[in-house]
Amino acid sequence: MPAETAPPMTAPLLDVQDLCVSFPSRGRMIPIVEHVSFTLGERDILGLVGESGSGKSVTAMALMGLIDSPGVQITGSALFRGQELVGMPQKQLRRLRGREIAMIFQDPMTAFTPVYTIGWQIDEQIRAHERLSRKQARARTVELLAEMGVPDPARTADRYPHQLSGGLRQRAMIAMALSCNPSLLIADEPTTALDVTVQAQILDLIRSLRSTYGSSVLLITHDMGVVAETCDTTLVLYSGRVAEAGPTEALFAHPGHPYTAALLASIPPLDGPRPHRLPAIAGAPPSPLERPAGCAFAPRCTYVHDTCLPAPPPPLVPTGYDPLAAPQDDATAQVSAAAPSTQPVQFAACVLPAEGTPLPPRLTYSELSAGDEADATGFPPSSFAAGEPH
Ligand SMILES: Nc1ncnc2c1ncn2[C@@H]1O[C@H](COP(=O)(O)OP(=O)(O)OP(=O)(O)O)[C@@H](O)[C@H]1O
Repeated sequence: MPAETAPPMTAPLLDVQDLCVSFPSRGRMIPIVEHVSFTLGERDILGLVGESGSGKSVTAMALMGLIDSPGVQITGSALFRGQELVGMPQKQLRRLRGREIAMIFQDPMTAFTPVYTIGWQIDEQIRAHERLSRKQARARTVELLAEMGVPDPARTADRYPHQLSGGLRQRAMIAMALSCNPSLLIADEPTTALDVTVQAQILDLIRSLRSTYGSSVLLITHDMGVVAETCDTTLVLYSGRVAEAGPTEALFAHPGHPYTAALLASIPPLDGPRPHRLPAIAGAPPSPLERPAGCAFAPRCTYVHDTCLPAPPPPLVPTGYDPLAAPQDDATAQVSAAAPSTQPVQFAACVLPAEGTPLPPRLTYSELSAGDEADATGFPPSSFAAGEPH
């Protein structure tokens, strides 16, 4: 069901400000996600990228109201089309989920029940939100599967989840998520378990959703390559905090945070000779229990200096950056005529020194306030220590 061309919007679809999520542990609250802010425009694809444990899924689950751990504390604001999601009663959230906001996961088996055919499950999802007969719902299911590129959709609908390949199951899950035409699709590592060819097909499919369904996508991934191919805007999370955010093209061309630069350095080059070893970031992120007061990346950072330590630096949000003017694909160009920014983005803090500029003096490990998990022998000679390609 292709979406009609929507009128230009003046407000973002999702406006997240100062989102914090803490879990209780041993008598105190442990901050897992701290002061995360971002906006997602209509038909925009935003990549939430970061290492394992950086808080990507907790951020998404908090937005969806799906964290049911006892004692969890969620503060801040998340306005979805003007409706506050933080603190919204579950009954109201349930109504939004599946109708306006849908989520897909790395493992489609978590979305499907193994004992029913995928067609039956998608039919039921459609019928939960629309007054349709079984026959009408099945016709819609088959149409959706076909739109998701599932071959022989009528027959595939009669199959059980375990009878489909991983790629087909992923397509079926996306079909189920889109069955109610959600405005926002949250995709949590949707391609991690797939081989590269199928991964590319699923990313193509996700990219096409905004033109065919008018959906915006919050794409969670640890893979900068996936972000580069798919997302208009990128938000880099490190240890539960925003390290850097901005239009993908500008952020890749001019990373402002040493962590972003290090992540980019670890992507294998697309052309030219492949290096024997790719740079890897030495050390590990701090445990949420021992997060330093200052920049959490400081113990692993080549450019660390004294101003990084006393308090967290402000997240790198580009000044003057308008998320609604993010570059979009051809189909949405008619909605937003904004041209992609080719200008380097100016960040508020922690800008990598320009080429040729002397680096600030680097501190030794013993001068840092935390970093138990970093190399105890001292700060590594270079935080981009050599590692095996991955
Ligand atoms: N219910 C919970 N109670 C306590 N801690 C939790 C809970 N859920 C997640 N965490 C912690 O929050 C941190 C971030 O987890 P999260 O799943 O968001 O990471 P992630 O960035 O999505 O990583 P991955 O890519 O591995 O999924 C982890 O340290 C995790 O142990």
